[in-house]
Amino acid sequence: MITLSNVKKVYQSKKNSVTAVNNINLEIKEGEIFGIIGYSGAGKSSLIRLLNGLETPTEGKISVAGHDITSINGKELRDARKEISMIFQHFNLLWSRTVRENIAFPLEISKISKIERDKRVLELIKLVGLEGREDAYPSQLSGGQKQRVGIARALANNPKVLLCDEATSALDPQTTDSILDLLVDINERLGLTIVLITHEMHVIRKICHRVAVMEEGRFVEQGRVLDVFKKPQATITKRFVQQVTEPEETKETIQHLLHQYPNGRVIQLTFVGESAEKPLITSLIRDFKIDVNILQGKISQTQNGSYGTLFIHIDGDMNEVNSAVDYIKQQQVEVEVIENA
Ligand SMILES: Nc1ncnc2c1ncn2[C@@H]1O[C@H](COP(=O)(O)OP(=O)(O)OP(=O)(O)O)[C@@H](O)[C@H]1O
Repeated sequence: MITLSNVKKVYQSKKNSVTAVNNINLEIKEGEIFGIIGYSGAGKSSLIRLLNGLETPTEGKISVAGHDITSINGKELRDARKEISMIFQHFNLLWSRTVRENIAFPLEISKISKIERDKRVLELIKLVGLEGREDAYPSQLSGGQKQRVGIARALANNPKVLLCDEATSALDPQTTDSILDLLVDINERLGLTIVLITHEMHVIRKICHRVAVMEEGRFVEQGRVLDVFKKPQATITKRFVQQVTEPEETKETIQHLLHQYPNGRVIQLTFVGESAEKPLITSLIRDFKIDVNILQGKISQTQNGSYGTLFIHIDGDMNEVNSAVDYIKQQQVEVEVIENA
């Protein structure tokens, strides 16, 4: 659905040049939700603007929904853009138009008849859950409702690709989750391909199938979300993964717990995919003569399966403790002994 080959974007000014996107290769399949994460200045906005032809690459080729974005212009590019829609952090709504009129706007531009327009607008209002708010103005809506209008408007012309530019960054956590749920719903119902850029790993964890991590214009890592969570390679990726798995205070808490449990072993278990659902702790207690205390843990859900960490304290005869650790290691669970007593 989307292919980028050796794409580079250099902004040239009289004084200097900035390479915002540097040799990016990417393939996104139809129906995928693909996330690009990076800190401010990594080049994410430049990359997403290249995807809908708002910027032209300095080098390389870009194909989106069967259109060679790099070689078309004029009417051909305008037609291609109907299939590549976008939603924004600050919604970009027309403030003097009602919800209904905002959603109808792209249909008017496409010269769709009034009867057809009204029918389509109704469908879209239902799809994004804005029934009853048709005649409200953007200023009368909450942030989440504004983004729902943005999404409905973006879907008006039945696009094949939806680009999301920090679409939830201006929203509170609960509203963020409801918008992310809506995007998954749309992806599943319409088979829409979604590309999103964000600086929040929570967004990636919750809805993306695959992710690319961007730093200084390059992709430093890409893969299935669960695989990236399991074994983040680059330092920046490890930092992003920690945003959602290990709260800042975890390490402090564990240090504190080590003092509280001077005997036995404190162990960090990392569960991925199916292993997260297995009743490991039950087996440990049942099959070994040991005491098991659960100290702290968190299991999160990604689109490819669950992921989590659990800190446990095992105490008892050291031979038995060691056998238990060996047993855990055979269970497709990553094991790290935090401290030997
Ligand atoms: N139109 C432009 N002209 C010159 N330099 C630009 C332009 N747009 C972006 N840049 C530069 O390109 C680099 C990447 O910026 P970009 O906005 O793509 O990153 P980003 O990851 O989206 O960050 P942010 O989330 O802060 O927008 C930055 O150094 C930025 O200053």
